[in-house]
Amino acid sequence: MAASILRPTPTLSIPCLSSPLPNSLSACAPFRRTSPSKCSALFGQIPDDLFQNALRVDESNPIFPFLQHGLSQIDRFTAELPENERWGVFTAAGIGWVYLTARPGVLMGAIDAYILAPLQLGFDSLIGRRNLTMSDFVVGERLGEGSFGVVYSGAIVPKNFPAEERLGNTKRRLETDGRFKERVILKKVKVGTKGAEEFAEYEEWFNYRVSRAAPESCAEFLGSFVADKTRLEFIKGGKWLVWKFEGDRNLADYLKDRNFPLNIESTMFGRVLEGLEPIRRSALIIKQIMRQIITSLKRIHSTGIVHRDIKPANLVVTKKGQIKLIDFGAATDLRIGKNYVPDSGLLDPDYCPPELFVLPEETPTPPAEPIAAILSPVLWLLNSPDLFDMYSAGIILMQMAVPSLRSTPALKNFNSELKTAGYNLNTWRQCTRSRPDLCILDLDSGSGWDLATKLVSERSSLRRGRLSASAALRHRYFLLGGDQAAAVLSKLSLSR
Ligand SMILES: Nc1ncnc2c1ncn2[C@@H]1O[C@H](COP(=O)(O)OP(=O)(O)OP(=O)(O)O)[C@@H](O)[C@H]1O
Repeated sequence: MAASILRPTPTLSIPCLSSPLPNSLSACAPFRRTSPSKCSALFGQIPDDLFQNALRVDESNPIFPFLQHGLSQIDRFTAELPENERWGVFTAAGIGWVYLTARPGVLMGAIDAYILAPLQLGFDSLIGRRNLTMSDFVVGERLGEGSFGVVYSGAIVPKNFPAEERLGNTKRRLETDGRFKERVILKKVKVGTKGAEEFAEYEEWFNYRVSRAAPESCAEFLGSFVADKTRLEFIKGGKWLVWKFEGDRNLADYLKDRNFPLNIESTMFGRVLEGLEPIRRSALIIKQIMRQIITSLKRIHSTGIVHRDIKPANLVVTKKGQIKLIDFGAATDLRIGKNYVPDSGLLDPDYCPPELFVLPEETPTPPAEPIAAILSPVLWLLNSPDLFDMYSAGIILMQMAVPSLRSTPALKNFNSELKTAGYNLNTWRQCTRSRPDLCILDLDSGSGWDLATKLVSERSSLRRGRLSASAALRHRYFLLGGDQAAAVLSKLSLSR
C-alpha cells in the first residue's frame, strides 16, 4: 500500500532496539538538480525539480532527516522501558508512519500545503511570477476553445519592445517573428459563462500543485493575470492563465495523420529507428508514448490527483519527444477533496470509463480539508480512484495501436461495441464487425493486447479489476524495454 510513496532504501530501516541508529541514516544526500527552466527571461533560472525533490522519500528527501530524528528520539525516550514495551512503541510508530505515508500521502500533503506551497508563493513573488500583467504578453493565433476558455498561442514581450505594439493581435504569426523568443500559451477565461471563473480557479490551483508534485510531467505553468483594460482580445476584469509553450502538436494532432505512429518517430527518438521492420518501429514508438503517459499518471496519482480528462488532445508532445499533461480543469485532488463534487463528472464520453464517476456516487461531500486528508488513505484504499485515468490510458493505447480506431466516429463505434461486450476486450475481439488490425498489440506473445485488456475493463465489485499506473509499468509489455534503449540512445546522440 505504501510502496509507491515509502520506497525501501538501503538505509531506511527500524534499528535494532538495543543498538544505536545505523550511521548510514545520518547520511542525507543534497537535493538533486536538473536543467534549469526555459522561460528564464521573465522569471530567472529555476530548477525544474525544486519541489519534486521535496516529495520523495529517500535520503535526498527533506522528510528523511525528520524520520531519522524521530527514530532516534523514540529510541532515546524508550531506552528505560522494558523490551516488550519498546517493541509496542516502535510498532505503533511504524503503523502511524505507514498510514501517514500511504497513498495519497497525508504527511507529504501536509508538508506540501503548509511548507512547499507558501514557499512557492514567496519564491514566485520574489521573481515576479505572481505579478504578471496583460502588457507582459502578445496574443497570437487562436488554438482552440473549450466550454470555459479560449486558448491562444502568445509570447512574452521582450524588454524594450515598443509600447504601442505590446498588446495582442490575433493575426500575428509569432513563430515566424524572430523578436519573440519565449512563446507561451494563454487561456482566456470566458467572462459571463456560468462556472467559468470557478473552473479557472481550480485549473490555476491544480497547475501550481502539479508544478510542485510532478513538474516534469506537466506543461510549465507561468501564472495568471487579470486584464486591466478592454482591448482586442482582452476584456477588463477577465482572467487569463499562462503556460510555457511546450510544443506545436498534441497527440490527437499526430493521431489524425495517416502516417501515425511513424510521423512522431523522429520526435520521440531523435531519429528514424533503422534496421527494424515498420511494425516493430511502430510498436516501439507506441510503447514509448504509453510508458511516458503512464509514468506521468503514476506521479500525479501518488500525490492524490486524478486528472479525469486523459485524452490525446490533452497530451502535448514537446520538441524533445516528451509527452506533457495539460488541462487540469477537471482534475480532482482526493487527498483533500479539492474539485470533488459527488454525482458530478466532467467527462469526455469517448475516453471515460464505464463507472462515470471517480468515486462511487454515494460518497459524501468531503469534510474540511485536514479531516479529508486524514481519511484519504482509507478512501483511496477502498475506491482506487486512480483507476479512472487508467481506463482512459487503455483507450489511448487501443487508438494508437489499432489504425481503424483513430477517427472520432470509429472510436464512438468501438465504445458502443465495447459496451455491448460488457467492457471486455476479449469478448469485443470475438464479436466486433469492424475487423480491426491488432497485429501491433499481438507482437511479443500479445503483451500489448494483454495490457490493453487489463486497462480497458469494468471494475469489479471491490472497485479493482484494472491495473494501477505502478502495476501497469511492471507489466511484461514494458519489461521488454526496446523503446527505452532507443530513447536513451537518442538522448546520447542529441547531447553529443
Ligand atoms: N502548454 C502548452 N503548450 C503547447 N500547446 C498547448 C499548451 N497548452 C495547451 N495547448 C494546446 O491548446 C489546446 C487547448 O488547450 P486546453 O485543452 O488546455 O484548452 P481547453 O479550453 O480546456 O480545451 P478543451 O476543453 O477542448 O480540452 C491543446 O489541445 C493543445 O494543443
